[in-house]
Amino acid sequence: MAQYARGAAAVAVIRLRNPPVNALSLTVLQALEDGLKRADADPSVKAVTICGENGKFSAGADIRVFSSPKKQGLGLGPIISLIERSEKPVVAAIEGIALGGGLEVALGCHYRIAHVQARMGLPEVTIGLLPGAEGTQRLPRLIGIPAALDIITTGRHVPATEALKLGLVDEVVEENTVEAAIRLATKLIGQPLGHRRLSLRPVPRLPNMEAFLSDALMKVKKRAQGCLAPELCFQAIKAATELPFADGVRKERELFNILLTSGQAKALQYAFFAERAVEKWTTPNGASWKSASPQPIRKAAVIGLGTMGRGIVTSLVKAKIPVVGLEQDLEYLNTGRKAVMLLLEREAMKMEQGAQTLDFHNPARLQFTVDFDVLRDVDLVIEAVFENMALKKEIFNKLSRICKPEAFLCTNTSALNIDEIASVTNRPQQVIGTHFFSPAHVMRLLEIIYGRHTSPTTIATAMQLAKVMKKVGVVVGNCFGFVGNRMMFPYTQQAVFLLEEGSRPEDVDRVLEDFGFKIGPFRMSDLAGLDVGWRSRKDQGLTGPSLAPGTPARQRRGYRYSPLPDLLCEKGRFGQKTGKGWYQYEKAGGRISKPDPWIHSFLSEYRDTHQIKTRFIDQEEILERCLFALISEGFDILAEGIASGPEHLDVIYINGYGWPKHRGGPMFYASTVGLPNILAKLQKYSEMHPDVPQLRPSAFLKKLVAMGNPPLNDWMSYLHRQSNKL
Ligand SMILES: CC(C)(COP(=O)(O)OP(=O)(O)OC[C@H]1O[C@@H](n2cnc3c(N)ncnc32)[C@H](O)[C@@H]1OP(=O)(O)O)[C@@H](O)C(=O)NCCC(=O)NCCSC(=O)CC(=O)CCCCCCCCCCCCC(=O)O
Ligand SMILES: NC(=O)C1=CN([C@@H]2O[C@H](COP(=O)(O)OP(=O)(O)OC[C@H]3O[C@@H](n4cnc5c(N)ncnc54)[C@H](O)[C@@H]3O)[C@@H](O)[C@H]2O)C=CC1
Repeated sequence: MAQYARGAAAVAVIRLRNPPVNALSLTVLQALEDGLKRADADPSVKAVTICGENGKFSAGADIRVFSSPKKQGLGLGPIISLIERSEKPVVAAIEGIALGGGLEVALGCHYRIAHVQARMGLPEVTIGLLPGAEGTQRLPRLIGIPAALDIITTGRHVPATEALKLGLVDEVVEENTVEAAIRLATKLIGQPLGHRRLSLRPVPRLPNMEAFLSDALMKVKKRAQGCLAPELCFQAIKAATELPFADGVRKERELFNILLTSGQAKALQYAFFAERAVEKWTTPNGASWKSASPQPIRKAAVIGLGTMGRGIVTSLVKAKIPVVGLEQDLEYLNTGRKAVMLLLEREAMKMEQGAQTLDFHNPARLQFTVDFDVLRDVDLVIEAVFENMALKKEIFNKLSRICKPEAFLCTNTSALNIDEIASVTNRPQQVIGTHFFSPAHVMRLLEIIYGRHTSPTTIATAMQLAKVMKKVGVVVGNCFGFVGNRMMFPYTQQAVFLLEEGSRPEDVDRVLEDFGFKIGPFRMSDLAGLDVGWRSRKDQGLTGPSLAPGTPARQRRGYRYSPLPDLLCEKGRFGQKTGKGWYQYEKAGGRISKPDPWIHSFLSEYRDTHQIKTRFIDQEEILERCLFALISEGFDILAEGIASGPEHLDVIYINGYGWPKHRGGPMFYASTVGLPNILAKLQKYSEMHPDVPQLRPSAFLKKLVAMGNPPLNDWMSYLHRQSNKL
């Protein structure tokens, strides 16, 4: 609702009220409209202030309304016109946040005052929409095309101080914003308002508008990677440069409706709520976010300052948690320290642009050592040494003796058994997996893996750590590869099998990049280093000296195996780091991949050697085999209780594996393709490749199809239901 009151003798105050973020539901909008009409009708009211309850203006339209049948009634645009047309001055008092429809309401007001800590933005693009309440037409008239394009096509939040410089707000205050707005409203009584009505203003012209717009469109398209909303936001803003206000609004509405029904908006809105849903973690034995409290982390340590450790240290420093970095010897320590300092300097430079500072030269905040004794007083340790169980156990055993009894011990292992690591400690209840993604200071995902003995407090503490590091923590159970890497395995396995059968690395990558992945599986493998998987396969006895003599080249444990990645490693082709992998690069450490004729002839020789008939593989087969195998593994993970819902898998894939957000994550995507279709295709491919168990459809997928293909929200409720049709 919205509360109507008197702020001063002649000023009415309309307070938007819908906790926690004053989202503009149909009820709030109705109350806002009623309040405006009441103020207009009351001759003793000479001015109006609009503000929000609890120090927040508004987070915009209630996102849930977009997928509800009641959306037809969400007529925000006409209410904003009503505000703008008012003959009595209307002042917006912006505290906390004014986002989306919230900012559009403020743009309809004649004046805007913001608290210095407020943030403003039009983030509709991030949920697959555009500012559909005339925001694409008013904002360019207020702050010009370049700034409006930036804000609307990125959806970024603009701090109050920047908003003032842009002219988005008229004043920034440190005091009580509502009182300041009421004072301003009182002063404005009787003054002319015509020039303050944005719909009546022209869009400021640029000398080179056409060239500017065509350049901007190219940039927007490149960033969008298949997501529709940024380009349609652009089209709406372009309309503001070409059409009178009313026609621009019509164009905005037309484009908004295209987005609303595109499917991408649904996927992005699902992703928004999925990210919030995973914060409310539970485990199969009944532990949950509701009853567990996190412990404070006042000081942390990171062991191993390699690829991952240096990023983790950087994230901790950015989160203002004092940290000790530990390495195995002075040489490694120096290399690690330099790498950390370089990352921190870059981060500090970025933060300075947003008027923030990063203090990392103070030894009380960041310390480097080779001495485990320094870790006596830390509250939490994150181990990031080589992926080797014996080494990890040695470290955890040492930590268990040195660290104080309350300290939490975390491992960054990408696949190893958390219980086995915990077994060598005197506190298995305080051992947990914290799986960061590379580069750890950039990637948002933190997969949090509880073991058999991990306590709810430990899980809550790891989740809290994710939050302060501005990461998305997702709690999952313990199994080889956990959720992310376990689902990744069948995906990359199919990609390599496709090479054996006739594809080239660039064909497979192109199909998956066109689907929306930031990077295809072979470019990804070159970036991460082929040697990483090679080492793991050697440890598992799948290749290398421990492989039993006489093992067939393309078979392991009775199933199909491709030695292609091993053969590349044996030739020293580790990817970008050696300048050659699945692609060729300009030099060792180079970043620009080029298809490699050597790989093409190597693949044809390989097929000849193994008598594989090269065949043409179309895009559909590439996409289906890679994605459906990954999805089927996801259903197995759900059935085993490793993750408590499909949202968990989707949040992991979007934030850790470059899955295109506008497709909602693999499980959401599966629901849009239709489970019966996925099942039928997996059955077909599995019949064609009976020696590939990863193509056999998951029993849970089969069950859901037999149960009539229920919607994604209901899947978990079918886990233990009996099905007669199976
Ligand atoms: C606001 C935040 C920055 C806060 O962050 P934080 O403090 O970290 O808290 P959170 O955990 O994120 O959030 C707390 C809690 O609030 C819920 N929530 C947040 N925002 C919203 C929201 N906008 N709607 C609903 N719920 C919200 C969140 O889920 C949490 O709850 P929980 O899930 O239970 O834990 C951050 O939350 C944030 O960034 N929020 C999103 C802000 C945003 O994206 N705003 C834009 C919204 S879209 C919008 O405003 C659209 C418009 O302007 C267009 C209006 C036009 C309408 C006209 C068209 C109507 C359609 C009719 C079609 C007719 C067709 C025809 O005519 O033919
Ligand atoms: N590289 C990646 O993309 C990812 C790796 N991981 C996991 O993170 C862990 C670390 O991986 P990377 O950083 O890639 O390895 P890395 O090889 O780059 O770094 C490991 C570091 O640990 C140090 N180290 C080894 N023994 C030590 C000891 N006894 N005491 C102190 N330091 C010691 C090494 O000197 C080295 O600097 C592994 O478990 C890996 O599986 C997890 C996610 C992604």
